[in-house]
Amino acid sequence: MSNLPKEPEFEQASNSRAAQRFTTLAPFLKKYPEYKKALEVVQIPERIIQFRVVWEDDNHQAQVNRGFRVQFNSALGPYKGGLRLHPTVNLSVLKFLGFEQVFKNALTGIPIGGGKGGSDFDPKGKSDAEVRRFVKSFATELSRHIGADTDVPAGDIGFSTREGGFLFGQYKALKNEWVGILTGKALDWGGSHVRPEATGYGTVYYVEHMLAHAGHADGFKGKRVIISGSGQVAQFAALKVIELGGTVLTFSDSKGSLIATGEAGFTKEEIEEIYKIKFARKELSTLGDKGGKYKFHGDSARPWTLIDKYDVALPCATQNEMNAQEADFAIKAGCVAVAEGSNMGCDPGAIDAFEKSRAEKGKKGTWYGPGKAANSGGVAVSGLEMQQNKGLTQWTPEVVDAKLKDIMKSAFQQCYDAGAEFPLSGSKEEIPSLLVGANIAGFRRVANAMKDHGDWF
Ligand SMILES: NC(=O)C1=CN([C@@H]2O[C@H](COP(=O)(O)OP(=O)(O)OC[C@H]3O[C@@H](n4cnc5c(N)ncnc54)[C@H](O)[C@@H]3O)[C@@H](O)[C@H]2O)C=CC1
Ligand SMILES: O=C(O)CCC(=O)C(=O)O
Repeated sequence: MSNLPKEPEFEQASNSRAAQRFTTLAPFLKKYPEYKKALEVVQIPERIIQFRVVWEDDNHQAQVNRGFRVQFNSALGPYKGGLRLHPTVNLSVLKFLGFEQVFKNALTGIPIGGGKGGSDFDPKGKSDAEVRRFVKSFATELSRHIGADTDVPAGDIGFSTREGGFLFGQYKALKNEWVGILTGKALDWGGSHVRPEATGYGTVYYVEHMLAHAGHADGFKGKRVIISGSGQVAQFAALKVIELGGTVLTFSDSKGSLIATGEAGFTKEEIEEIYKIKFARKELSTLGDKGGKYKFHGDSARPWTLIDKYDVALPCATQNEMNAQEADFAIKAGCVAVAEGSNMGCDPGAIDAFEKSRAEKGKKGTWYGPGKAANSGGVAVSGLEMQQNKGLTQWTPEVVDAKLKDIMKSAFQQCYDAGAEFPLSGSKEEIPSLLVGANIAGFRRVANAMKDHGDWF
């Protein structure tokens, strides 16, 4: 019996207590039982920093929030992972995100460890000045714990280049040094080309490999694609889908889903409008229905069951945004591939439904691409940004995009190959599960480095 407080999101990600879900690493641990000790050790973060953030609102009143940084694992390199600003942020959420980040970062092949941080501060409805004052106060404490070779944060929900600028400026003022302590910086002050695009683009590149293995050599051409979310990841995934010949039929936010009523789907220009709305911290519904071209489904409706026939589903908003019923609907709608742009976008019931469909129907089942591999393009380009900062250089967009494509290909191949070593139980064909593969490939690399460092024996 554990004496720890309940941490539902972290328990879901680590499977530490939900023994019945402890399935993905089980065949690997059966073959290599010595790694059981590594699994026990790796589940405990190396360090958790928790702090108070006091800031002044526009009415000159003091406001207070909680700030966090979970420095989960530094076996492969400095802690690396985003900062989330959202009222739902708590230690369980950040531990789950940090845990996933450790293995995701391992799959990129770049020497970076894993961490995550943020605050329960809600940027919605705040003025620019309030956000600036909050971030500067947050950065004042965080600056003691980060550094270019120690811990390098980036953005996540509610934290973009704009917020990063305030954090970077405060760090620079306090430490009197200009170093790469943050990624996702603007191009003029040390950022990398393709970093804002990288998570969305990378997810789509990953899905191209899934589609090719599922027998769709034409990739996204003519594919109907459902996307949730309307932030950075969703927008750039959508733009890449359109560029590759697919049609984007939906976006969403916490208030509901916006559906394109015609066959043409959203255009690039309309995605630009969505960018402006979200940058102004407004809701998606303010886009309007464009004379009947769109229909907004309110009451927090999610997009997965609002369209009868589609080929690809990309959860790009937040965790647990697709459940078993929605997954069954997607399978019946003919969905070939589901890939998580968001972290832990599918809940355990949804994953079971997809994996079962693969085990039963083989190649023709619905392929599931786990976030720790499918959305690893963002942190991968962050790693490339760190490399550019160290070399005082900036590569062209073409160079960065080519590297991103290679990294996503390698991430897919690692998942496929490790999955093939331990095929889905009950499958007629030898079907590699990308989830099993991602977990094994990421875990093995981190565990081996930890063993070298004497962290387990
Ligand atoms: N930004 C990055 O480079 C990376 C982000 N991710 C993940 O992608 C997801 C989206 O992140 P970003 O696009 O960067 O953030 P963002 O802040 O730009 O966008 C988040 C979107 O999710 C929506 N959203 C938030 N809570 C929601 C809810 N409960 N229901 C429906 N929609 C909701 C928001 O309205 C917004 O459209 C997150 O899960 C994040 O952890 C993963 C890898 C890297
Ligand atoms: O770019 C980074 O460092 C982190 C991106 C991130 O937060 C994620 O992969 O979930």
